Amino acid sequence: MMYAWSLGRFRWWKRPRHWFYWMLGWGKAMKDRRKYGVIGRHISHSLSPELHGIFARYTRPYDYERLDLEEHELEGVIRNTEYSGFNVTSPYKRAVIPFLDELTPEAEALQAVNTIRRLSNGRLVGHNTDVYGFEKLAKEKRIRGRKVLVLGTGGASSAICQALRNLGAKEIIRVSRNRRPEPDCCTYDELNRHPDAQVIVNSTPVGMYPNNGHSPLDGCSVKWTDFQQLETALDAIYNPYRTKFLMDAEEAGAEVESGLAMLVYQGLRSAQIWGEVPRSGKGRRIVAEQTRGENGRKKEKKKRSIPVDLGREAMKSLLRKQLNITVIGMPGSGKSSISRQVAIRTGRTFVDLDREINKIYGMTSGEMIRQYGEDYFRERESATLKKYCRGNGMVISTGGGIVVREENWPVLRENSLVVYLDRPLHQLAKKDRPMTAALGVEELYRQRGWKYEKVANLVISNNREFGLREKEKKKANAKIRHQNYYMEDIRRFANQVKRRVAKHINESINR
Ligand SMILES: Nc1ncnc2c1ncn2[C@@H]1O[C@H](COP(=O)(O)OP(=O)(O)OP(=O)(O)O)[C@@H](O)[C@H]1O
Ligand SMILES: O=C(O)C1=C[C@@H](O)[C@@H](O)[C@H](O)C1
Ligand SMILES: [Mg+2]
Repeated sequence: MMYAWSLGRFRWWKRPRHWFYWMLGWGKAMKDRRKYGVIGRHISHSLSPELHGIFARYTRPYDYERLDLEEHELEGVIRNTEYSGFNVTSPYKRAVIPFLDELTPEAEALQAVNTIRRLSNGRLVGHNTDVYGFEKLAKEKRIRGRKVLVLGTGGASSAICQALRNLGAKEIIRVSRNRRPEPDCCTYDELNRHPDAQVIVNSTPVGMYPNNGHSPLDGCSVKWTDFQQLETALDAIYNPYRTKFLMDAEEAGAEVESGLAMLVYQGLRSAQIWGEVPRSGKGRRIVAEQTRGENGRKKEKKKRSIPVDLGREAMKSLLRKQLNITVIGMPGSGKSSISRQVAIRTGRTFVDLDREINKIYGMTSGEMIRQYGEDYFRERESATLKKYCRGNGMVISTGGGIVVREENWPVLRENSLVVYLDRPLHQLAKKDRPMTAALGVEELYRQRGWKYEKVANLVISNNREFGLREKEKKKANAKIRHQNYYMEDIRRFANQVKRRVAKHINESINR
């Protein structure tokens, strides 16, 4: 109604000239909107499109695509003038060089390009922003004067070694699968010669989505505990957020950091090179947002400045998007019902592992346990967990026994913020829960309680009774009202969970 009124006042049918200019402006805006892409092979793991989507929210809009290419397609895409620039990832950081007109001194020295800019005269310039990205990741870690092992000898490795030199590393040893002539290289079998390493960096793709759950040190004769002076382990992989490599290092007492910061800061520097994001310091662009005025009629312009550390803001946003929210807790503690509401409130996909098992194997968890025994069920439960937890940005409700097998713990944690829904034992739902029936709720908690606490990143108490309004119960239509209140309470609780999760993620980046 209001809309019709404002259009009526504008009398658009009497203003063809406005139409013409509006179309012209719209056309120009579309024409000016530049397009970029990330070039690589098998890059379903890449979060670059999401990352640049976040930058574009703060600056003027630009498009960004994932370009999964075969080697013979490289030249055609790079020469396509529709694209104003590219990011380049594995395995093409060296392969793109012959198609470029110029390299920056850094890219030339490393013989690796991860950013391409098309100048207005059509010339293609190759840059390397990975060095900057890794420097940002490792800046607050103790690198100066340390002995560092870098696993892998590919394109990412050379940028990482350069960054480590810039940060003052005392000695850098590169570790490769095959013997290499360079004196600063060794093979995985020769790692026992370097028990004094203080920092270990993974620059290989081993353990990257969708091949989660592997580490480049798997099957190696040397163990994490053999590195007696180990302080820090860093990974260039960011998907999953916590790789097996990092979780093993953490278990051995090292301080660890995922590759997310490297992705974000190399991407930020690329966007600055393309001119989409202003360089830090002076001249920050103020972004004008068109918003509807409070009365709904008047349009007003709200100004939003680009945050001082856009990289940090982007990391928070990306992590909120990337991580799954995986809910664990005792049988009947409300995992399924509450997780579903959290998924609705956060616009995420909801997965109930018990329901998925039911769909795949054609019987409920309870029926499977009763018919074939607990072990048979746990095998299938672990396989289903692995399948879903490697994805991104879902809400996953698990079965109460998911923590029983320790092999599930790293799977739960690798790409999820694990929330333990803690409900007092006397309030747990007990109907149709075979394990509760067999052992009794106290014994079950004695066996599992500490495991939930160990695996969880965040504990949230579900100790209220949803829907209970004592006064209302006395009234005639109490049942309907109770139902309404139940939904109201559960939605409110889901909102609380959503806020706690966002706060936890922000704090983990700010620390
Ligand atoms: N705070 C609460 N107040 C009232 N009822 C609740 C509350 N939390 C959960 N419930 C109820 O408890 C019952 C069990 O919940 P749900 O099935 O979501 O648990 P679960 O943890 O997924 O169980 P399982 O481990 O068997 O999958 C549901 O009927 C749910 O509505
Ligand atoms: O995963 C990605 O999208 C990327 C990873 C790194 O190789 C970066 O160097 C590249 O620019 C983008
Ligand atoms: Mg459930």
